[in-house]
Amino acid sequence: MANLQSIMDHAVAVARKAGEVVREALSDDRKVMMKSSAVDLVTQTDQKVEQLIIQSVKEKFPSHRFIGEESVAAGEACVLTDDPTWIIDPIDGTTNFVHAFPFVAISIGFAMNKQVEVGVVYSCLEDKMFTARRGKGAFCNGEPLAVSDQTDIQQSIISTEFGANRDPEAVDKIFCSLRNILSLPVHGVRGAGTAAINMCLVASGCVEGYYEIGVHVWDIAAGSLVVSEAGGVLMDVDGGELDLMSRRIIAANNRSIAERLVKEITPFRPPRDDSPPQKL
Ligand SMILES: O=P(O)(O)O[C@H]1[C@H](O)[C@@H](O)[C@H](O)[C@@H](O)[C@@H]1O
Ligand SMILES: [Mg+2]
Ligand SMILES: [Mg+2]
Repeated sequence: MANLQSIMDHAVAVARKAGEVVREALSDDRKVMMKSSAVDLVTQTDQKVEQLIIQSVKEKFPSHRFIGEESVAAGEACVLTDDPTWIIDPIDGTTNFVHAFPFVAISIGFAMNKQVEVGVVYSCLEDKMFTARRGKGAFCNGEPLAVSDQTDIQQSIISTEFGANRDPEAVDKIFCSLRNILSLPVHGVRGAGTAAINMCLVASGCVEGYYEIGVHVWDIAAGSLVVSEAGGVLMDVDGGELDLMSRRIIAANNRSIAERLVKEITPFRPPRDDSPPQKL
């Protein structure tokens, strides 16, 4: 049986170390490479930070498994089993990092029996360490977090992202949802450029709801626990149960805001994270 406190301590320590690497790299030349498309970016720092985290976890927890964004990009399987699994996004907000736009996170989730038990999101340029353990609350730099108590979507801020999908049909649906939500009207629509930080903003009570279609399990694993432990709710964009592998999420302060978002979102289904790789 894994000791969840030692896992949390290790995740926090390694996230802090990773944050130092990211901050130092901001003053260097950042060589940008492309992954699935011209707007899906990766840098050597993403790869270096993922290796740093995986190596450090392997030394302490040799039997644990990993799902890491850059390892999956390099061809590793993206499968969530019942085994203890670390779900890592070494830099959430790579586009922000490339442009020195100041919201960049290291996101580390730890799951057992397919349930996230520990979530750590380190917003490393703000030096904010968000932590959550199932059943034990959510914190930022040690201070307890609580979602907003707003139930009226017209009095709310909603955050979302456009993601890296430029397929015209998907873009039309993304804009249709955005138009519906803006016109409710809501007080505002925001986007930090990182799914993990958007979710921590919900957990912190300054954003009522966040939704996105196109995210990956490493973007949302840690943040989802931070939101639920701060009192928020998680669901699929069609109102069903959140499926971490489905690449669709609503994270909101309460059910009434989440369900209102469901009514306004035009859903679509990107290929699942755990779908077999496409043959060319
Ligand atoms: O920066 P990465 O880790 O690639 O994650 C981003 C994701 O790729 C985008 O699709 C989302 O819109 C962002 O919110 C993610 O954080
Ligand atoms: Mg990410
Ligand atoms: Mg990333």
